[in-house]
Amino acid sequence: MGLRLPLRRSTSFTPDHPALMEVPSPTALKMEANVLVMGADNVGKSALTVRFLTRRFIGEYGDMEFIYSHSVTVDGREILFHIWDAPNSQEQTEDGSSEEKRIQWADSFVLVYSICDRASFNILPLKIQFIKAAKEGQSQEKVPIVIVGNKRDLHHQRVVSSEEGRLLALSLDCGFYEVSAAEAYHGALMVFHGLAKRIPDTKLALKKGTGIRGIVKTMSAVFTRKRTDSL
Ligand SMILES: Nc1nc2c(ncn2[C@@H]2O[C@H](COP(=O)(O)OP(=O)(O)OP(=O)(O)O)[C@@H](O)[C@H]2O)c(=O)[nH]1
Repeated sequence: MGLRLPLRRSTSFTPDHPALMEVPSPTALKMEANVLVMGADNVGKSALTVRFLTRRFIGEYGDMEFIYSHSVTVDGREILFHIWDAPNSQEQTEDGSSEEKRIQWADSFVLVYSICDRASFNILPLKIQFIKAAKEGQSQEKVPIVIVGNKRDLHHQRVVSSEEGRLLALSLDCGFYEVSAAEAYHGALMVFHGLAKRIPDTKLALKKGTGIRGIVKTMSAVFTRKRTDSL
């Protein structure tokens, strides 16, 4: 079975949310990139994603899986991110997606760990090697990846130092940020801006924006094509 668009929806984050209404004008030309947010369970992947999209932190996110679309303007480029906040799973899930297929879908990656959870940090090198092996075979360009140490507000429970995070990122040629999705919007913004800066123009698809319907159609097209390819 191929890759399918996640269908589950949160009542808290319907497309009516003002932040999700920031969509391209009907005629604007947009660059687009697919971002996969990965990491161990409970590290704050949804909190970070939702913070970036809505500026809000709601505490509990449930067992939800979405692809969100959101524009950022960085260095004069307006990029429409399609952000997949994915569960930590090697297995194929009931909606037919596996981590490998999600990696194929993505152009760029946000790898999240919790500064209070050593195991969530330790799994990152292997995950990043896996991503690089999968993506760098396709092109000689560097894969845009940022590593994020989340839950910075819980400093009394810290078990991974900032230095360790920074060194890991340096050794794997990734960006690095330490943030608290719970405490501030700024950190989440920096993460996605930092990622945008690492994406070369050649990795961005130039698409004609047609509002939220167009985005959904575009994503459906991607998934339909992948599904067909994998049959
Ligand atoms: N103190 C603190 N708690 C956080 C922070 N970010 C997330 N949390 C909490 O950590 C828990 C997990 O957050 P989620 O965003 O659901 O984490 P996730 O990685 O998406 O979790 P999975 O659904 O298991 O993949 C929730 O109780 C959040 O409220 C943070 O920066 N600081």
